[in-house]
Amino acid sequence: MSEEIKDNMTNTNGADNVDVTHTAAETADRDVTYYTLEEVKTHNKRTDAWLIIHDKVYNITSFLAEHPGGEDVLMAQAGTDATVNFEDVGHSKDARAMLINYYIGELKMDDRKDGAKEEFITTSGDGSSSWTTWLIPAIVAVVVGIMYRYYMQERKSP
Ligand code: HEM
Repeated sequence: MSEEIKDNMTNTNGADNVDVTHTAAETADRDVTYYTLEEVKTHNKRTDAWLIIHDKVYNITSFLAEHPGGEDVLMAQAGTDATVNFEDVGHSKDARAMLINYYIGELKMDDRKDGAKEEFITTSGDGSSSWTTWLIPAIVAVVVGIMYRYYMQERKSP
């Protein structure tokens, strides 16, 4: 079964660049439940249908009959990661805003695609490993060294 982890959603920052508006703000006070891909896969029936969009898990059972695009297209995605298909349709802002109604939790970090994991790691770090942190001081050191040598040569020459 899924495990419950209490936190304030900071660990979802990696996905915040996508246009799914309920990510941090509206879900901040909720206790976050993490689901494995294996568990989501088992919810693939008309009476019990879940899907994943941008690493978030939705229980769409009650929405199947209401979906303007039809029940069958949704059922074809039940139990899977529907991110690509959801985006391919070019859903409106209104459609995206509806997602919050069916949100039940997050896909476990281990089951996310590599890109999302990497982004999570990068954005949650403090950036101290960035190459700019050592390259700029190194360039300054080289320039100062050259200027010092030039200055000493000038002093020695008659
Ligand atoms: C919970 C998730 C979803 C919600 C809330 C949702 C909502 C909507 C809404 C409101 C529309 C009307 C058009 C719009 O406003 O964009 C729509 C259309 C549509 N949706 Fe979804 N949708 C969801 C998931 C999906 C998925 C996973 C697919 C998979 C392919 C899909 C396929 C379609 C199609 C084909 C249309 C018709 C587009 C058209 O007629 O131009 N939807 N959906």
